[in-house]
Amino acid sequence: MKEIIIATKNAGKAKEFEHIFKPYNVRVKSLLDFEEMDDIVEDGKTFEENALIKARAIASQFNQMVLADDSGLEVDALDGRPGVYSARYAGEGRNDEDNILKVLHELEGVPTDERGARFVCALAIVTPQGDEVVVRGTCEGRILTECLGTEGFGYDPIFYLPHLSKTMAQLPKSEKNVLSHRADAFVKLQPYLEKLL
Ligand SMILES: O=P(O)(O)OP(=O)(O)OP(=O)(O)OC[C@H]1O[C@@H](n2cnc3c(O)ncnc32)[C@H](O)[C@@H]1O
Ligand SMILES: [Mg+2]
Repeated sequence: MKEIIIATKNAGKAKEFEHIFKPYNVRVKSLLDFEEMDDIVEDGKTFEENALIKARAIASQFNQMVLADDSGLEVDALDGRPGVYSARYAGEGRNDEDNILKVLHELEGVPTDERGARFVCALAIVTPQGDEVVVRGTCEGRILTECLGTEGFGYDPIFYLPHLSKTMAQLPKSEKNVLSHRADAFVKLQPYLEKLL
């Protein structure tokens, strides 16, 4: 069976990719399956740059196809922040809850119709032969004033999908995985993936 390594230490992402790859006959591993992987410095200016940095770093250590995901939240009223800094918005070593509280604090007093936001996901594939592909997916929504729901991870509890009247954290993973930024990016990756697998 073919194997793909997802260059992530994020358990939420790893789980979503396991689900997304179900229709493929591929064994999916993440960096959580390997002990003591060094942290990769994500110093790109865009999601695409960071996804490629992560995919190349891991591809150089394993002789296997690698997929990396760099994602985050862009809030219109915050000029697109936290953007590529989404994982460390409240500071290095802080958690999802701290990041959420910082966004909510910065949006205090901002009316509903000005709370537009989107999730962005760049997916990069790097193969041992040196093939590289990178694509971007997005998902539009709005930032609530408090958390709702317990599914998903990261900023999901404050990310509201007006057409569903639910937050991303109120969706079962089967639903999130067809409409999320990650799902949108994955659809764009599929033609390449089918050639490479
Ligand atoms: O770099 P890796 O090891 O993949 O893991 P990470 O958590 O650091 O991932 P990123 O650098 O891509 O940062 C992504 C940030 O955006 C958040 N995020 C990404 N996808 C999300 C999703 O589907 N729902 C909610 N938040 C998400 C996530 O919680 C992080 O704070
Ligand atoms: Mg990261």
